[in-house]
Order: sequence, then C-alpha cells, then structure tokens
Amino acid sequence: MNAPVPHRVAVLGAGSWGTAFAKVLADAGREVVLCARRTEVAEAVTTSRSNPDYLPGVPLPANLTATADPEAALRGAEAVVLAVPSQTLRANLESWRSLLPPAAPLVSLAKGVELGSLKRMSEVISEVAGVGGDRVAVVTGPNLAKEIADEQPTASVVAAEDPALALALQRASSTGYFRPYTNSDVVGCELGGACKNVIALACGIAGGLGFGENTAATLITRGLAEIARLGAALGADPQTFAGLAGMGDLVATCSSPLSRNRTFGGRLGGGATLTEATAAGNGQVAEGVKSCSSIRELAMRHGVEMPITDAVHRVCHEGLAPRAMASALLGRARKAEWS
Ligand SMILES: NC(=O)c1ccc[n+]([C@@H]2O[C@H](COP(=O)([O-])OP(=O)(O)OC[C@H]3O[C@@H](n4cnc5c(N)ncnc54)[C@H](O)[C@@H]3O)[C@@H](O)[C@H]2O)c1
Ligand SMILES: O=P(O)(O)OC[C@H](O)CO
Repeated sequence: MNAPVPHRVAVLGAGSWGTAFAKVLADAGREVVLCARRTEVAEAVTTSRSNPDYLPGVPLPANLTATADPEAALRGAEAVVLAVPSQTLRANLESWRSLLPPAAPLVSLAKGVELGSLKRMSEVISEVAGVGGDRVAVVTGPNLAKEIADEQPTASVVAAEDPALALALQRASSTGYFRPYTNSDVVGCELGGACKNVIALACGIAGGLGFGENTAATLITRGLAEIARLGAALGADPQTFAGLAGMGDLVATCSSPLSRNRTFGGRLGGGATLTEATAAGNGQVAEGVKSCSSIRELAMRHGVEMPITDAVHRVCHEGLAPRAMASALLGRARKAEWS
C-alpha cells in the first residue's frame, strides 16, 4: 500500500537540526510550519527569514513559516517531525499529545537513549503518543545541521517499520542536496545515531589530550565494533552499522569540528570540568553526555561489553581523569580483533 506523501508538515523544535530539516522539507516542496519554544525565535524566522540563534546567515524559504504556538503548528499537519533533545522528548511530547493530528506519522530526529527507561526515541514516541510502531519513523545519518543548511551534498536514512511510510517520507524530503535512503531497521538506525555521540565524545577527549589520527581511527573503528555488538544483541540488522546510520554518522561526528559531542569531549580532554564544558556550550546539547549512561546500562542489561562507552561514562560521571582513559582502555585483557 502506498502512504500519501505529506504536503503540510509541522516541525516541533526550532534548534539547529529542526530548522535545517524544516528547510530541507520546504526545499522539497512541503508547506512547513516550524514551532519554536521561544516567541522571539519564531518572530525572528518570520521577520528576518532566518534563525539567527541557531543557523545565522542561512536564508529560509517562503514556504517555511514559524510560530511559537504548537496548536497552530499542528493544525492540519499531515506529518509531525520531532526535533527536540532526546532527554526532553517525553515531556515535550506529553505536552503536545492532545494536539497531534490523529493519522499523521510521527518522525523522530533525536539521537539518544532515554535515561531510566532505556528506550529508543521511537519507543518513547509510540508509548507517549499511544500509536503503533507503524506510524513512527526516524531520520538519521551523517547530518551535521550547518552543512545541510548550507546545501552541501549529504545522504541520510529514513527508517520505518512500514516501508510505505519510509518511501513517502523519502519523497517528502528529497532535494538536490539531500538524498535520503529508506531502511526498515529502525532499531539499528536509532542505535547508530545514539551511540556515535558517545564515541565522538571519546574522540574529542583524545584530541583535547593532544592525541592524533591513529587514536581517533582506533576509537572510531573499535567504537563501531561495540555499537554493532549492542545492535546484534538488540536484534538490529548488522548491515546497518556499515551504512549511513552507522559508520557514516560515526565518521562525520567524530571528525567534524561542528559536532557538539566532539567539541564537548575536546573541552574535557583540555582540562574543563563537566560543568565548565556544559557552560561553554551555550545551551547546545551534547547528547552523548547523558546517553553514555543509558547506553552503558542497556549494554550491561544485555551482557554486551562496551568499553569505550563505559570509559566515557566514567570520565563524565564518575571522576575518571581523561588522561587515565587511555590506560583504562589499553590495559584491558588482550583479545582477538573479532571476538
Ligand atoms: N544539530 C545537528 O547537527 C543534528 C543533526 C542530526 C540530529 N540531531 C539531533 O536532533 C536533536 C535536536 O538537536 P538540535 O541540534 O536541533 O538541538 P538544539 O540544541 O540546536 O535545539 C534544541 C531545540 O529543542 C528545543 N527544546 C525543547 N525543550 C527543550 C529542553 N527542555 N531543553 C533544551 N531544548 C529544548 C529548543 O528550544 C530548541 O528549539 C538531538 O537529538 C540531536 O542529537 C542534531
Ligand atoms: O553536533 P552533534 O555531535 O550532536 O552531531 C550532530 C549530528 O548528529 C551529526 O550527524
């Protein structure tokens, strides 16, 4: 069965990625309403046709309008995109639940695993909105918001249980600079997006300590190995981790100075405390700082070894000195590469 390609789309959350993805949808021909938490952000988008707080200097198209009123944004929406930080998704969605159009698909842009429940974002959405997994989709991949806002060529993944929904959203978001692929492995795609933030923190810490590309490549490669192990335990398709939502996003995030996670790790490696590193982020969220704990707990629950994730958790939350991280990792028992 074909799912209708949505024309009117509400994007809830007007931060970096919410705004950039709203622009993608508008450039793909949708009528997009971007919903900001703060009135001044919505007003700035309306009056200046840009979002100076999150994407300064990026012109936004006329078929992208903004409001701070979720009811106005959601009225008549044929698809709803959720673009808020992962640890805030539950509370935000609870406040929007009664306004959600009854049949509209719900699309997650968030990359994280919820603290406490250890749920992936699509699971949180199904639970809070009271909808089946067939109405939920995920957009993920090597998608640094600023590069996409500047229309640099990028591929992405639309993952959904329902192949017709994935196809409809793929059509709804394809532009000359943004090429989404479909994928039915929602579990693997979401794990790839959440876990790479933690490995990017590790790469940032290594960079802050003055280590070079061998260390970064080691963390990326062994990071991918531990992400894939968790994926296997949770029933993901192993191929996903070799794709855009796995290796692709891992490489982009671990390598880019635009990554909030890598940048945050760099501050820790350079000697900042967690509080100082958070303050320097000016309200921008490095998702891995919280997800390192939920992912570690998820791995422990499933008997999966994730030593890099464990070390990042210990640096962020248990006082392990960044410099001691290398000896903690290299001092582990010797083993075969594929074991
Ligand atoms: N920025 C990127 O390059 C990028 C790319 C892909 C995915 N993502 C993911 O998308 C999600 C959103 O990221 P973003 O870059 O748009 O974040 P951001 O920090 O730039 O913006 C967050 C938005 O959520 C709103 N919000 C609502 N409740 C909030 C709360 N309690 N605390 C903080 N903000 C709250 C903010 O007002 C803001 O509009 C994250 O899960 C992130 O990992 C980001
Ligand atoms: O800036 P980061 O570290 O949250 O990463 C942004 C995106 O997830 C990259 O795909």
